[in-house]
Amino acid sequence: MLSQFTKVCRCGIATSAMKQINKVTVIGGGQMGAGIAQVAAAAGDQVTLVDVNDSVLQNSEKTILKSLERVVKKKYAESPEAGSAYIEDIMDRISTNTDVMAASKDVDLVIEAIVENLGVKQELFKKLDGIASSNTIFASNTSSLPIREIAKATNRLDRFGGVHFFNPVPLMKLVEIVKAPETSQATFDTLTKWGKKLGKTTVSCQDTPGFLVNRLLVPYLMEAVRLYERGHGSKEDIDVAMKLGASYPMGPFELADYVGLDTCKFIIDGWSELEPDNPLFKPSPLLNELVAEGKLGRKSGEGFYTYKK
Ligand SMILES: CC(=O)CC(=O)SCCNC(=O)CCNC(=O)[C@H](O)C(C)(C)COP(=O)(O)OP(=O)(O)OC[C@H]1O[C@@H](n2cnc3c(N)ncnc32)[C@H](O)[C@@H]1OP(=O)(O)O
Ligand SMILES: NC(=O)C1=CN([C@@H]2O[C@H](COP(=O)(O)OP(=O)(O)OC[C@H]3O[C@@H](n4cnc5c(N)ncnc54)[C@H](O)[C@@H]3O)[C@@H](O)[C@H]2O)C=CC1
Repeated sequence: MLSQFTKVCRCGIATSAMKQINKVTVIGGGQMGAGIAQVAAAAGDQVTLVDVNDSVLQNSEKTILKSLERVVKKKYAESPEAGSAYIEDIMDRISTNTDVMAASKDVDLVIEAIVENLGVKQELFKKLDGIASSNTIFASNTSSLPIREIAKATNRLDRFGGVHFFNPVPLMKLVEIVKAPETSQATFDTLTKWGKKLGKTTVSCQDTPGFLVNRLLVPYLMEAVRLYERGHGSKEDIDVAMKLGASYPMGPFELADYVGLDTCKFIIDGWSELEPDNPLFKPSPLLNELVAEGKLGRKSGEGFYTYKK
């Protein structure tokens, strides 16, 4: 646990050196939270996955199991028994809970992957700050919100950072580690070390909109939607063009559906509020319409395209 790494400086205030993360609470059992829980447990961490109700968590467990079965099919092609043991071992390290307070009391790290809404994230962390151990590091997986703004809801700005995973978490090799102005070097180093322990390559980011990847990726996705809205190409052709002409694994409409159209809308709406005159951040009427109709992409069964449930 963290406490063994805590030093006391001459003034008597506990300061932190780099710590080892072994016990993690992941809040939000959606696409990202389930993936983060999976890779943390696969790296040996004890993980509690939290969501608002049990049916969501049952779904998260099914998603994790399905993903592990895909991993095992390759990794243990020659030895199905070892594959089953591998899955069992990882699943044993994951528990679920709908009580966020009970699940966050005594852990090394609480990482949040709930809805991309500043107020909701602040409310969550404000509550958690009151009950979590002072040694617990808080992190957000936000795609687009300033880490500092989320952290401001707490009294632990030094022990708060961004850890931004990519979808699908088990396959994507990158994690962005975000150092907000008050994030301590020890917190940043601890989070970086944790990202590496999970088998990811980490890059260091400042607390700027979209960090590195999304600052480039989201304007590209939105530009594809605008191209389509202007009638300058069908979405199918734009997707094929980017896959075959630029070697992207998915076209922009496939990728927006994969990320979630609600998340894309939250991101672009937030940025356009910050910089209303920036043409890259202009909201899209078509995206707004799809989200209003509940067409959120793959996760809801329909977005730009329709998916079999
Ligand atoms: C919004 C944000 O804040 C940030 C973001 O995340 S932006 C989004 C970033 N993500 C991307 O850009 C993803 C782009 N897409 C891709 O890289 C690929 O399409 C993909 C990796 C998702 C799927 O790959 P694919 O070749 O199209 O599909 P598929 O054949 O199903 O899968 C390829 C392999 O990965 C495995 N796989 C796919 N999804 C998996 C999962 N969730 N878990 C485990 N394994 C998985 C499959 O089993 C398959 O393995 P084999 O090759 O051994 O059969
Ligand atoms: N979808 C993507 O490609 C990526 C998303 N992100 C970020 O990760 C976060 C989550 O995104 P997704 O997993 O895609 O969303 P999702 O919609 O799949 O899952 C969000 C989950 O959070 C739960 N939730 C909402 N409020 C909650 C609360 N107060 N307490 C507990 N659970 C709560 C919901 O029930 C839902 O299960 C967002 O901040 C998003 O911007 C980051 C990287 C990639």
